Amino acid sequence: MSLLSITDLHVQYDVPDGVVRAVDGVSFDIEPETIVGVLGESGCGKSTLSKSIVRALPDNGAIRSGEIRFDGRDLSTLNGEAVRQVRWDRIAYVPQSAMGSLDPVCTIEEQLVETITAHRPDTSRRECLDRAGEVLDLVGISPSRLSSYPHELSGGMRQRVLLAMSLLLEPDLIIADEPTTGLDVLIRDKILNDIEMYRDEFGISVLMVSHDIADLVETSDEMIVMYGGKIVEQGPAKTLFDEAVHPYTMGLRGSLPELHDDPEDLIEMKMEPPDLQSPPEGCRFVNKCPFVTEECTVDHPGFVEAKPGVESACYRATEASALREKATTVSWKDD
Ligand SMILES: Nc1ncnc2c1ncn2[C@@H]1O[C@H](COP(=O)(O)OP(=O)(O)OP(=O)(O)O)[C@@H](O)[C@H]1O
Repeated sequence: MSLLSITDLHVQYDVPDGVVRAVDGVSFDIEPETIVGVLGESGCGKSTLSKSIVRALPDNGAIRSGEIRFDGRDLSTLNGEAVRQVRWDRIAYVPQSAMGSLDPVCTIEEQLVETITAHRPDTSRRECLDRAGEVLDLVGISPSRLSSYPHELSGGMRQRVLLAMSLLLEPDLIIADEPTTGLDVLIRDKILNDIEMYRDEFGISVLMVSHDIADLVETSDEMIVMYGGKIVEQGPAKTLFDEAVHPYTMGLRGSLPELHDDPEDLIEMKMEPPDLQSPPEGCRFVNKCPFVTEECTVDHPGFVEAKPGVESACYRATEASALREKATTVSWKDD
């Protein structure tokens, strides 16, 4: 049985002149001991999706329909107290900004101990301190840092403290939103290794959100590619990277400079997401796709399994290998 199963999830934000359809009919499963990467450019709905799972949406955001099934319960319908029990204990959420998520006036020790006692009030102070030191040690930070305040740590250390915090209660699932963004390459590698360790040594599944295809492919077992609030492609991460079926995934891969010796082969995509208040008719990617056909303008395509285990929402999925050949010779800009 899947650890988490999301079915036809719709999440919207109310804004003064309408609604933003940030997550629009998303379905996927997370299996135990699996790292699932969620890939997409800024504004495609990745954070909204992860916040919906732990019910941490801002006040103007709401789950309009769909199911988020975890351990036999639909998280989308749980009340506040029931959600609090699941959050941290079973599903830990590591938000995007480490500085904004740590309390600047409390030491790391106070924050780690408080997280434990809020969920396990019977834990003794000694046990809390031992566990706090243990999780810091696991992410490569000396337990002597327990007495530090967040501003006394580097950005990379703060991010690792948050990841350590997510381990405190031994959850089944960790959701990490852009855990490596803005960090130097050594810290990034350390964090990606740690995420693999969570899966391999503790059997924890991880939903890792990123706009960086290289980070996700290095670490993830499965990958979900989002564009304009929808999943456009999902499947084994390495297969999607090497043999992308959806043109958007092809474009993301093709825009990685490190993969191309010849700059002529680089794909330059105009990085501007569609307006999710009035998304395009038809496929969400229609205005950017160089391979667009008449039917792409009418309806968003359903998923087809163009290769084993890969589901792609593209009318031209069966032509993917021919399109990949042409990908560097066509224009990816929509202006
Ligand atoms: N509180 C909000 N009110 C209105 N619209 C919002 C709100 N939060 C996000 N949005 C909109 O919802 C859409 C999805 O945003 P979301 O933050 O989920 O995307 P993302 O892929 O995580 O991007 P980023 O990495 O930049 O956060 C965007 O159009 C965004 O402008």
